Amino acid sequence: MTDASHDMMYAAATSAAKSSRAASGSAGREDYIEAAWRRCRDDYRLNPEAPPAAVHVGGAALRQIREEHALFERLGRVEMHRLLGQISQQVAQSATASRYVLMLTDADGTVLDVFTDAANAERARAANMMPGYMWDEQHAGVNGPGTSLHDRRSRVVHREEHYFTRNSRMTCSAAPIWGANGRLLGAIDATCLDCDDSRAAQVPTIALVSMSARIIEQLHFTNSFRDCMIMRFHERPELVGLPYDSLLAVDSDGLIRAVDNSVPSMLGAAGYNTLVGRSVAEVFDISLDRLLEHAETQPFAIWPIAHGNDRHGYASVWPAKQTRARARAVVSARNALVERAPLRPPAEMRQRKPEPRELVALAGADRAMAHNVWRAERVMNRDINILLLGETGTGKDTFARAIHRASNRHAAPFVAMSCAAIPEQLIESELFGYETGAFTGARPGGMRGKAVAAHGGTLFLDEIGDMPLSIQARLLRLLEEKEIVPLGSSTPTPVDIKVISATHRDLEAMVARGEFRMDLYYRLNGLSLTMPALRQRSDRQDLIETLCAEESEGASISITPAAMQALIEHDWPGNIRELRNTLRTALAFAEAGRIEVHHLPHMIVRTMPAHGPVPPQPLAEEDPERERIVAALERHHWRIAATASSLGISRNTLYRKLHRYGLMNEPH
Ligand SMILES: Nc1ncnc2c1ncn2[C@@H]1O[C@H](COP(=O)(O)OP(=O)(O)OP(=O)(O)O)[C@@H](O)[C@H]1O
Repeated sequence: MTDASHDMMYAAATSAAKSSRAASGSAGREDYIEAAWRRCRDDYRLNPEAPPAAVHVGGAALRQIREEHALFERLGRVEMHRLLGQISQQVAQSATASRYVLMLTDADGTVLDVFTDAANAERARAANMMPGYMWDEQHAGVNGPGTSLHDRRSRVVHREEHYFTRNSRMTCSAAPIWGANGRLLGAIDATCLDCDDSRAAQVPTIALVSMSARIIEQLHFTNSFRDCMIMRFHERPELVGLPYDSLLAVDSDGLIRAVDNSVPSMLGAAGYNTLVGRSVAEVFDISLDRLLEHAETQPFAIWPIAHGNDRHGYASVWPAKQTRARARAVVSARNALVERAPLRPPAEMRQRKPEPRELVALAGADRAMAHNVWRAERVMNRDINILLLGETGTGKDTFARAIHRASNRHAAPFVAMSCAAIPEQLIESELFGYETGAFTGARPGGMRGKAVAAHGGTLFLDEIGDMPLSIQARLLRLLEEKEIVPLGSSTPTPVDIKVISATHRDLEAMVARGEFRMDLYYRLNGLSLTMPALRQRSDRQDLIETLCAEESEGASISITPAAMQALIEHDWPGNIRELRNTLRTALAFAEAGRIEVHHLPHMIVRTMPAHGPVPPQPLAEEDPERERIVAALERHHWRIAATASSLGISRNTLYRKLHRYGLMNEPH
């Protein structure tokens, strides 16, 4: 969203909030606080002076809840970054600016994510503003997110209006967030810890929070129905495409699959059920063919449309990924390109079969990797871009190549480009190509860019976080319109590519700092997969053995238990790449096909427990390995298989260690 449109929405939201306050007066505002207090006292039997202990849902449940809300949380986090910046600007003159903590909760009031400055983190933790804590009224009394979720409305809860005295220095501004077809997703809340300002001073904050809620709703909707056309509608043309319009997802048969929260009132419909499942032609005065034509030829253009009893408004339509129109466009684009340039891959490549097993093999026996493979397989043959995240050396490049080889694009080229390795001024010409004479020093005859070279196949943009801002808009156009305009040319060339990008950087934080375009981030991030660091993989021993076999090129090699333990316990900042290099070097020194501790680099041996890997005597209680094992046992409820796997050791090794550390008789 541009700054100008944001300012416009902000002004409208502020004036709406002010006029509703003027209309209801302070008595209206107190009504909802009064009602909430009554609920806490009479229904939930809470005592303001003696609050019950704060409730946390527990690690396993939190993980599951977060998994279920992954898209919501991801979108919420980006918006919270932006919102905190907005609030800071808004209240910059006031000392309270630096005291805000933002929370995203699910519909039950469970905190999914918290965002604040480092200076507030400790206080937020002390106030239980942490993922997993429950802020619904029943557990936390009257409070911003809890009361907002109960009332299904934006709510301010100012200082002593909180039910529990421990919260009486806070001021919360919270708004509910709605998903498709009337499903409540959760709430977003901005809490000022230690608020000195008046209640009236919260008007700008609640306006900003409500707007953020709406932005998350719209992003969630468009991300959830990528296989549908998204129709945007408002009675006023200047508001189509901004967070005030209403969204409908229309499938390729013209049926309304979903509507957002504002649609029923905007269309004067009785409810979601009266719209969902109906043909778009019954609700609006437009045929499916005409809608498809708009999507194909004029996406984003705004045109007048009639609905219901001669009511009028304005609409625009975003194309779906898989509409028939889109499919036609891609096929004709591909044909046009094939005619223009000899881009067909060599015959032997076309005959090659996809290699799904290679992708599966990368998971080894690690659950997180297996989940990555499972998710990648689900999207690899769809028009969904994939973003690979992870530390250096975790295998992003390897994974991208394996996806390509397993996909139905395997016969066409896989073209990789590292945005970090190419000087900034050359990235544009490398990617988009250029015509003869496009710039001084350009090759006669021009150059075909990487995007065209990848036609029909996969373009891998490594280190995408290093893509200069100045080129990001052109890349976005390539992704949206599937065509490129080489430098020095005015003729667009259609391309059919799947884009996989990768980075070790925190792209969301870069978006928040304005260093990476948000729209491009969402385009690239159709599905994001995080490669686990080597130290997090539960199959370290297997991986070590596999890499050792690969590096020894079939020769029979063994690793002594002490050397294996050192390899398993090292924390591998360079991940699989560092491990591979270490094994390669160790193999060069190994005698009689045995890798021993003294063949390993000093750094790795130094990180081994001082007592050595297999000490003969029971060890002291404070031994760090013992503590690590106890912590893992507790985390896995003393389940031996799960604990052993989380530590990257076999069950037998774990039993030996339990025995050695005198842990065999611990209570279950
Ligand atoms: N799952 C895996 N199993 C075995 N070896 C792997 C696996 N993934 C990666 N490797 C090996 O690890 C090394 C580093 O992999 P890769 O270059 O793909 O990492 P990367 O995350 O792209 O690194 P960078 O971020 O530095 O570009 C390579 O030698 C690769 O063969």
